[in-house]
Amino acid sequence: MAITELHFITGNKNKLAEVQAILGRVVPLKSQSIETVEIQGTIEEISKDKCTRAAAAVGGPVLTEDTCLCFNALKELPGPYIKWFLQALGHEGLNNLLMAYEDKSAQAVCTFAYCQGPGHEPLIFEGRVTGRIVPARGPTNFGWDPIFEYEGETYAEMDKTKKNRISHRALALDKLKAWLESQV
Ligand SMILES: O=c1nc[nH]c2c1ncn2[C@H]1C[C@H](O)[C@@H](COP(=O)(O)OP(=O)(O)OP(=O)(O)O)O1
Ligand SMILES: [Mg+2]
Repeated sequence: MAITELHFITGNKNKLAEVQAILGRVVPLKSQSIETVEIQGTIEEISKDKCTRAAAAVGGPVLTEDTCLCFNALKELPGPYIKWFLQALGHEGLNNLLMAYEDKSAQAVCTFAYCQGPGHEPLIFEGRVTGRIVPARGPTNFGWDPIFEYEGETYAEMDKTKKNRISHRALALDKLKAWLESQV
């Protein structure tokens, strides 16, 4: 059955703006901010659980998204816990975590989950970009954008249209779009 509207559940305005910019013309987006409990576990377990909770709260089909920032030297931590690490340590503290290591590489991972409604298993669409962690450069309005460098520019320094073309979120949405097209 064709999906004519997506109900995106997020509490993050910047995420919503990017998803709208990337997906806007493909499928209309309705959005709602619902605080869902976020469990610990693998990226896939966390994403599926978040989506299942959102579907239960809404009582219908939902799209959710979970973003991770994985430091390769730290065996992919902070990963899904990046929100709390960023809140506690800030950009400088996150850089300091890597002080003891030569390897500053990191992966930005975006995982969308789509659930048809309560009782249905969520589907997962993941996008991953490898970059490196650097001292903050650029505007500080969106999370860890100033410390994630990709091909010489931090996400924060990058033109918005460029970020939305190459980002972890864009790659994950490419997969979601392909799946949506296959549902027609
Ligand atoms: O492209 C991004 N560039 C920079 N920072 C980003 C990006 N995308 C998410 N972030 C931040 C927001 C939060 O500190 C953490 C992910 O946590 P995460 O749980 O997925 O997001 P959230 O709680 O803000 O919104 P939601 O209601 O959708 O769970 O990384
Ligand atoms: Mg969250």
